[in-house]
Amino acid sequence: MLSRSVRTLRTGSKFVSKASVSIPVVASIQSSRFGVQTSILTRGVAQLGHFEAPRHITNEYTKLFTKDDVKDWELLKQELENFTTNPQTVPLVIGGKIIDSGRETKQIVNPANIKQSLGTYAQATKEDVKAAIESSLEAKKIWADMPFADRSAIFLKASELISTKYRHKMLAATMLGQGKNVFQGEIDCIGELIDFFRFNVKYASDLYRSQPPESATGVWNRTEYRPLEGFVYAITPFNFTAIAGGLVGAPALMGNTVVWKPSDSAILSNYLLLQILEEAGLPKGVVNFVPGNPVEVSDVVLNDRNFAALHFTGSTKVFSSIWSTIANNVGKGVYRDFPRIVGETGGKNFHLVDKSANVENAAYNTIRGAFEYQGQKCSATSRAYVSESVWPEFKKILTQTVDSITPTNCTQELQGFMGPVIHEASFDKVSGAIKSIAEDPELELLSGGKFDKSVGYFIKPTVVQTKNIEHPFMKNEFFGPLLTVYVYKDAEIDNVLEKIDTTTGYGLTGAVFSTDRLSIRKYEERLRYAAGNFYINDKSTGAVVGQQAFGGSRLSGTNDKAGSAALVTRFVSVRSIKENFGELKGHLNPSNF
Ligand SMILES: NC(=O)c1ccc[n+]([C@@H]2O[C@H](COP(=O)([O-])OP(=O)(O)OC[C@H]3O[C@@H](n4cnc5c(N)ncnc54)[C@H](O)[C@@H]3O)[C@@H](O)[C@H]2O)c1
Ligand SMILES: N[C@@H](CCC=O)C(=O)O
Repeated sequence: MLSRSVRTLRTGSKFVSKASVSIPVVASIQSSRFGVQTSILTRGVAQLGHFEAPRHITNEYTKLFTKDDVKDWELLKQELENFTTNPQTVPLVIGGKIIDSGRETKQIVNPANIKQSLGTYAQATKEDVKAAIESSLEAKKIWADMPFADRSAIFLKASELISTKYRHKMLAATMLGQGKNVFQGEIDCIGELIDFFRFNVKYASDLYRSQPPESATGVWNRTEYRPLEGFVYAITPFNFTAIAGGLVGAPALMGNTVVWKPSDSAILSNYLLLQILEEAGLPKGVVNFVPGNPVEVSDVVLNDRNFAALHFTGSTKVFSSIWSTIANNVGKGVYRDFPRIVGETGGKNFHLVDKSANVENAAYNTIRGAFEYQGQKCSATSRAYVSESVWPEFKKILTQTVDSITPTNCTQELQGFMGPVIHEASFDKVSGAIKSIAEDPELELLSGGKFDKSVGYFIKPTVVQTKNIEHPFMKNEFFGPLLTVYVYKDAEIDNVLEKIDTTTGYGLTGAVFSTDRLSIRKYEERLRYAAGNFYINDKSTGAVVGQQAFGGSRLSGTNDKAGSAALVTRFVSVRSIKENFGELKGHLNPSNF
């Protein structure tokens, strides 16, 4: 009976396409009670088809910027020039309203050239944050009721805009504001950002299609994927424009509205991203942009009854402190719901290179894993365990190559391999660790060790060897271009596996390099919980949306896997609906004869 067409007539109710059911809906007629803001929907929302995500969703291509890509280099140079000659005034954006005066401002700094100001950005006051929450709640009234196809179309349109019209501008903003080279920019603010937007549409579409497998005769069971009640708070890191897009975009796609506190060190690209989303049709108030003092902004948000979820990426320390504030507030009955907490945090990611490894492959992957992105990837390789049998050859490639790398301003020396670290605090942390090497008898500097912040926050890629497998350098995240190596005796491999697993509290990424299948099997088993992303004969970095869902457990976060179907489920609250077409004629059951 359920294969028959169904005609629904619902007067006075909102029709919300939060879930597509597998039964063809011939007609849905309804009126709605939306207020002024929702006037576009006052004639009701018909569901006249079962819309699937476009079939062609696949990874965005990467422009390689080879020396033959003359036109792309030209366009990029123009955009870099535009930003450097036209300092930006980045406002707060609350309910679609631009607030760019009467607020304290801060400078947007180019980490490769700290005397160059790229503009200023406004700092939200507590009142602004309250207004952002109110706007989110107001916008939710239309956004949550907007059909999935329309919400999706906005993110697909934004993807297209980033891929074409804004590609070079987005690259320039990310390179200047976050110290990246063009290739790092392509992977981040173009490829991964677009992939998050497009693949989330596919994942959401698949989720909505997921309906109860059974309905008893005369009954229709349905599953509705409701947005969370209240608003979502997105706190985003500096190091990936894509991550900011994912943290804001995933909850919004699922019908939630968002208060977004961007990182102070990614303002240029993050504001451009918001502008692109608006151009793509994002209604006012769906995302409210409130840069500001993180503690003050969070204090207002986390004490609001309507706070429904945290979507965070950043350091373990900050995440832990926010978690404990939320837990405390749950205890005090501050919230309507138990807030969802989704957070991806730090890593201390390993490479294991065994005696059977292809040494050249292992060494070059280690260099890329440790020093691309200036080591400022949560997945960056920062500890390596290398067999004594292959160490001489491995060390030669590693040190000779690393010696040849000089970090540079990649917005001027456009072909540069490495840029600066992000800010003075990061520079001081990493350079402080490097300074300590000379006084530590358990450490030996093999390469690099130089740093200079007179022009930009430049740190030479640095390799240090330790004799202590549990040295703090094998344990703590520095989030910079610093790799520590421990050389092990082949007979010691079981102990090495044990130490890889237990030395640090993190569990984000790791890689093993071996050509021996039995050994690979053993590593995979023994290191099951040491990494949420485990690589075999590949570097510990570079997960691709739709290919390797990303995230780790232990101190590395909630492992909800950005870039996967699992993530979107965290921003919905499922409602089960049972409709009975039968009618009772009495209260007795057959056994009551
Ligand atoms: N696991 C992942 O997927 C992933 C990805 C990228 C970065 N990271 C991690 O992020 C860190 C680097 O990024 P970062 O320097 O931007 O991290 P961070 O923790 O310093 O800052 C992250 C965000 O939190 C905000 N913040 C800082 N203190 C706060 C507080 N007390 N309350 C509320 N918000 C606060 C910041 O302003 C920023 O927006 C590294 O630890 C890295 O491993 C993890
Ligand atoms: N997803 C990226 C990490 C981004 C975090 O900083 C990778 O796998 O390298």
